[in-house]
Amino acid sequence: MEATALTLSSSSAAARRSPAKEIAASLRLRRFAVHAVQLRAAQSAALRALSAPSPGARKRRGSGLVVRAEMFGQLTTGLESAWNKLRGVDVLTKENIAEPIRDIRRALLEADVSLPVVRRFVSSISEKALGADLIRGVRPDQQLVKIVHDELVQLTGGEVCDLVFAKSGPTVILLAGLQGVGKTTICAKLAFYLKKLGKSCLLVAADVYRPAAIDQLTILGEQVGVPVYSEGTEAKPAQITKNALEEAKRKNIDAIVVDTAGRLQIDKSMMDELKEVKKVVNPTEVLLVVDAMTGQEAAALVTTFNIEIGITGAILTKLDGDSRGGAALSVKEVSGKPIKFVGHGERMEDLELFYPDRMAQRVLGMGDVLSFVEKAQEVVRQEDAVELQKKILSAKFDFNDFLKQSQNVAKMGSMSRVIGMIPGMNKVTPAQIREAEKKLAFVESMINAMTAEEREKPELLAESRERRIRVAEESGKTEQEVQL
Ligand SMILES: Nc1nc2c(ncn2[C@@H]2O[C@H](COP(=O)(O)OP(=O)(O)OP(=O)(O)O)[C@@H](O)[C@H]2O)c(=O)[nH]1
Repeated sequence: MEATALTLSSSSAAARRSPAKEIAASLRLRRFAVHAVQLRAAQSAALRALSAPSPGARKRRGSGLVVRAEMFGQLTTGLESAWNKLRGVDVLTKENIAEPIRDIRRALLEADVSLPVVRRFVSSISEKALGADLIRGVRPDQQLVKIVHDELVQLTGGEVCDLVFAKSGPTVILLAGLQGVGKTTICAKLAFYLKKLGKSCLLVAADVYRPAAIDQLTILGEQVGVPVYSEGTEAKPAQITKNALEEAKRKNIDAIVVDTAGRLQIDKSMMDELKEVKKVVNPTEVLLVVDAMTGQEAAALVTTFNIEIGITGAILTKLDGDSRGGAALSVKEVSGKPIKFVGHGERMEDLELFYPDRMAQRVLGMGDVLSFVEKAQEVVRQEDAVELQKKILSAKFDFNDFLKQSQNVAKMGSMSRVIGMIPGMNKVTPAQIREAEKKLAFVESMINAMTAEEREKPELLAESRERRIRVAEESGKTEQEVQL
């Protein structure tokens, strides 16, 4: 934004009196108006970008390989066809949302989201799309994107759900799950995660049926630099875990992570064994490890385990594979239990907390543009924009309008953040942004020192030296800086 000293006259009335300096001052205020319009145009460009296909989506269409590699890729593409059907539509109506809603429904079912979840989801977004709480100033297709985004976040639990730690003594994290879902790998990944939090940890080899599982845990433990407690294959899992907990207490270890045996499918002996371990060590967390590739089946498993043994959450593994997203979207809604972590690769660092909002953004493929729209929605009112445009065109843009516009922009965050969110504005240097912020604050402080009348009629300051001196004094500036 270009620098200027305070510009105190704008109207055609000022121009009619026609001293050369008043005309110059009028031109400077117009320049502010132009800046406001340019900023508005940049906002609109970002809003338009919302419904343009994301680079990721373009890539997906161009390459079958990328489709397979990118989680949620198919779902994202399916949803895009819903937004595209609303292009050129002025308002969302029962009639014009019917087809996009069908697309959304189909995309979710193809992603293997469970049918009752899809039904509830679709009914909720239809209701919201037609509801009164739509925010004006954003196009109908963009409104639908926002509604779907918010609903996805809701569906997957709303908030990130971190590990809970015991108030005293070692935290016990008991892992359960079917065979081959990635339990042993998750044990080591959790140990790695805990280490990063600065917590000491002990891994417990309680899968006594598969000797290779103990070896695997020992190797992974070495890899992450965490000790492994094992009693071989002869002892009972509940006894091993109890002894491991005693050892952790003796050594002041913060947490133990217990690897248990999996089965090909749910069976009574597995459940009994888990119940026994649970009874003996009273774990802080009982986490069910599920394979994301099993889609909605994962959600059903979480429900069953929760009913049978009582769990605190789920860990989804193999999200780097050809998962279609059904598990991630169904688990919380079906079972009532949150997804706490997701595993997305075989390396120890491929484990992260599950963030519903990040996942929703990833599904929609909209990234920062979506957050920009959210911010813009908060502050930009369509009527204000039209009103502003009219004022500028009729040369009645006064200091109140200027202040309102700059405050609207300020509500969206620091100028560097706002500029960073606008596509194509990345060439503005931090020094230029700092300079613009300084100059804006400079002008605002002078406007704040004006009376309501002076703000509306800048020519009053043009006519009166006393007024200029007062504004200069009250805003801590010199008369020179306030000069016309
Ligand atoms: N691509 C990918 N592979 C994974 C992930 N997590 C685990 N694996 C792999 O899945 C396979 C099975 O993992 P394990 O940790 O042995 O599974 P488990 O549940 O302990 O298996 P059982 O001990 O037989 O019950 C291994 O080859 C892991 O490397 C993941 O997030 N992504």
